[in-house]
Amino acid sequence: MGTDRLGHASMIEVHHLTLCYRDRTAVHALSGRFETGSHTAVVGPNGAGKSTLLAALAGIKSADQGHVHSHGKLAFLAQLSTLDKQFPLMVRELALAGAWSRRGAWRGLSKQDRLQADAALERVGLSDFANAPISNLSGGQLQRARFARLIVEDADVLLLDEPFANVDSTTVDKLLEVQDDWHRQGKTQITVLHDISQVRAHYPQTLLLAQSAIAWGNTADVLTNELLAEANRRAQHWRNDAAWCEVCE
Ligand SMILES: Nc1ncnc2c1ncn2[C@@H]1O[C@H](COP(=O)(O)OP(=O)(O)OP(=O)(O)O)[C@@H](O)[C@H]1O
Repeated sequence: MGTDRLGHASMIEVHHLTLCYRDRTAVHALSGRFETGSHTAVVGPNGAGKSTLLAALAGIKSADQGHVHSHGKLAFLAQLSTLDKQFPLMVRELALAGAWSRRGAWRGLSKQDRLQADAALERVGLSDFANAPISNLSGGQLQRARFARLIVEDADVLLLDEPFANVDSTTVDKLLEVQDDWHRQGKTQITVLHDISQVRAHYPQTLLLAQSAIAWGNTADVLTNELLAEANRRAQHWRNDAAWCEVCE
């Protein structure tokens, strides 16, 4: 098992992982490893099981068969659409929530935590909004604030579900820079994405998923026209033929 620059192992391994919703197969018999410091995009057609896989890696959804082993502290960024913007919270408090996650809610916040939250808001270009309620933010600004929270949380493994959906290109560029920082720091990142050209440009590893792995490895080897077409063929098959996995039946 590899370690990061500080000697920490922060990898996730899945072994024969199958995930179901009643009789519907979402992920079938997936095996492989997200190595320490890897920066992996998870791509595939709609309904391929990407969000379900991330939920299982985050420990939110349990395995119907097989297992997930993780090492290191995890942080999970759910899709933006799952967040209630009307929740009464200031932008700085949202960033500071990363310190609660890191240290536990029973410990008080320190001056250092507040400085880190302000530095994180500056990193994502949101300093001017620190004292605004999150309900005042646009979708892209809210995503910047959620990244600030992740910066403060400082987890070893980051799981991000479609972080750039409905986010403009300026914000995407800023958040990709933050992901590059995390990559340089040796964090392990697993990101669900739809934009194949973005994946080719920024993510060294890719898991191409269509219920099971079509391919998993270096992005250039995985994102070939042939393998992408195979993923789409697989999607056509499961749309015609709902349940086929013996575990989920
Ligand atoms: N809560 C749920 N209850 C029942 N079925 C679900 C649930 N969530 C997802 N599914 C089903 O599981 C399969 C995988 O869904 P999932 O959301 O993981 O796919 P995805 O690859 O993330 O798709 P997309 O690209 O459209 O976001 C789909 O067939 C979907 O209909």
